[in-house]
Amino acid sequence: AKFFQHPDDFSPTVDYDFVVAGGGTAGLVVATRLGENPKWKILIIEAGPSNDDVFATHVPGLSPGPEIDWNYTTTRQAHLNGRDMEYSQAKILGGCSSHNGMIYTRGSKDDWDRWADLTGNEEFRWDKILPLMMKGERFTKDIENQPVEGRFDPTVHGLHGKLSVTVSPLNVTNPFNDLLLQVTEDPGMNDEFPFLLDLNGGKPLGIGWRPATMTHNGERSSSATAYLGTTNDNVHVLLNTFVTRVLPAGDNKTDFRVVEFAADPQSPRVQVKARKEVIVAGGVIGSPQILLKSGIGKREELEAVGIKTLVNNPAVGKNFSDHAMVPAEFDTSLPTTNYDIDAAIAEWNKTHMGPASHSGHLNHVVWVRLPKNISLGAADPTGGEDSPHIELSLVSINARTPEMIATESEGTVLRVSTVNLHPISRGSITLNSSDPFSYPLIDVNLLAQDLDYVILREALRSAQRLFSAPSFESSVKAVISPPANVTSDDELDAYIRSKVTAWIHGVGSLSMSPHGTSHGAVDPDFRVKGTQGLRVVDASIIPSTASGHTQAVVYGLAESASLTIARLWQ
Ligand SMILES: Cc1cc2nc3c(=O)[nH]c(=O)nc-3n(C[C@H](O)[C@H](O)[C@H](O)COP(=O)(O)OP(=O)(O)OC[C@H]3O[C@@H](n4cnc5c(N)ncnc54)[C@H](O)[C@@H]3O)c2cc1C
Repeated sequence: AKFFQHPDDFSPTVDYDFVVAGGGTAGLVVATRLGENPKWKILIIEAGPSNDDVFATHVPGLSPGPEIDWNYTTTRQAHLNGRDMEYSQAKILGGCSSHNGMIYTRGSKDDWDRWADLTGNEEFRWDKILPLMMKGERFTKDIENQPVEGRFDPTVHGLHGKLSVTVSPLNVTNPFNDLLLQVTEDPGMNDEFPFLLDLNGGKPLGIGWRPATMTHNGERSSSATAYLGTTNDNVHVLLNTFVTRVLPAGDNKTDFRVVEFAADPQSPRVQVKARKEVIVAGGVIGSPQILLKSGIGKREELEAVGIKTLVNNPAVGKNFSDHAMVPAEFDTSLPTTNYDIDAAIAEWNKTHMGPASHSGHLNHVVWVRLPKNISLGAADPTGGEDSPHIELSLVSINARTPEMIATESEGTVLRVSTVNLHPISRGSITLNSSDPFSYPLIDVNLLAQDLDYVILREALRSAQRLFSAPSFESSVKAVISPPANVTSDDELDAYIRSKVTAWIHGVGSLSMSPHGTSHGAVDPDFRVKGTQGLRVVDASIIPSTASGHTQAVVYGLAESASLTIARLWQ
């Protein structure tokens, strides 16, 4: 690709066929795939800088910081005693794929089949999307060059695609990892915690090895490194540039083929026209923001902030949802997962090996479906019986901090995120100003529905069952939080309310719905309803959260969208 660092340096010598607003996870997949047609000229406009110069984006063990983040905060949450929370979103080439936790999970067959039903997009059926996800994937040996037998099912992975995916290395020595696998063979535990050979085969239930988007050379693989990095000079990237709006291209007020941008609020606004289409890929916050500021949204709400309505669509910015996460802590005698970060970086610099060369030191993911005897009091929120209600995400083992509730133990602390994978509460992205640079109001609206409490309560109870398994008898001694005396539904609910946060896997703010329906923002072909020349391709179009982490879902839908768009213009 050819890069421009700033709008002042941008002197286009070509007419662009496609302009992609947002060079994130999905945006770079679409731009790369469309750019495979050498006749098409693509321009990507990204608000953040290049990933190349940000060291932490390359090292799996490091977390890039606030300097490459939008650093959003949610509104005060109505059901969380008015508490607000941070809402991270990456502002860098590659988007969240350049800074995320790298876990690669595709969701379940049930999820994709349900999304096909809800959206009217038949390409989302599992049997169609799985081959596309495999096509995009370059599955490799782990960083120790060990064979992956027993940790992966090669039949559901692609070997020749772009995005490198590998599995946690064997030589991660914390004894926790072996104990967790032993649980799957403990008497009485197998129903809830069976061993799962591959987390990405479509039926994600049980304990399996964690896949990560990284190369076997110990480097992060992102849409920037794996996709954009393979493009030719027909793909141009304008960095450090904010898309302020999309605009009608001429007299037709619903033909949005013009993109307006600027470096910052003081700089002049510049426009570029796409010969074929504009593809908005600003992510679950950025994309509805761009549409709303362009006058595409609910008329009353736009007019209230002084924006002229060009397309009245009340669904824009609504239906936003995210996984709800509640932390749990256990008192354990196991060694910590901490390491000397300076020494680890020095080792990574020399060999790309050592503790900084992988993204976590607890090697597995745990997905649980609630037993049938648990009364949900509402319709099952999952897509079907082969999908989990909850994830128990194994975070770390750390030394105790002085503030921790005193117990007799001097042990370490096992931290687990207990997650409701299918919340039914819905929030919104709305505007409180017509200033294109002002942040939107982000209301994730956690715990608006009773069912979301039920699932989180059961998630905490499931974690307690897991760490009471015979295999953990001598190493996990007690719960720290929620404290052992917090057991009734009411007590657990109070704990949940005080601790819950969004897991930052947001979806749905520009939800896809079938042609001719008014409850969605985009049609099954990704076109913004009521417009021409304007599509959205990113996490915002997914109607509901996935049975797992979100990036593989976004890679899959972006591969699918690329084919749809290319076919229409071929
Ligand atoms: C901290 C964190 C950790 C995560 N960990 C994991 C994980 O381990 N596994 C997993 O599967 N998922 C994870 N996720 C979620 C996952 O990474 C995202 O759901 C997914 O990458 C979103 O892709 P996207 O294309 O929708 O948006 P993004 O990747 O966010 O891309 C949007 C891009 O658009 C740009 N943009 C936005 N507005 C504008 C504008 N007006 N002008 C120009 N550019 C703009 C942004 O800067 C960004 O680069 C994590 C997310 C976060 C925040």
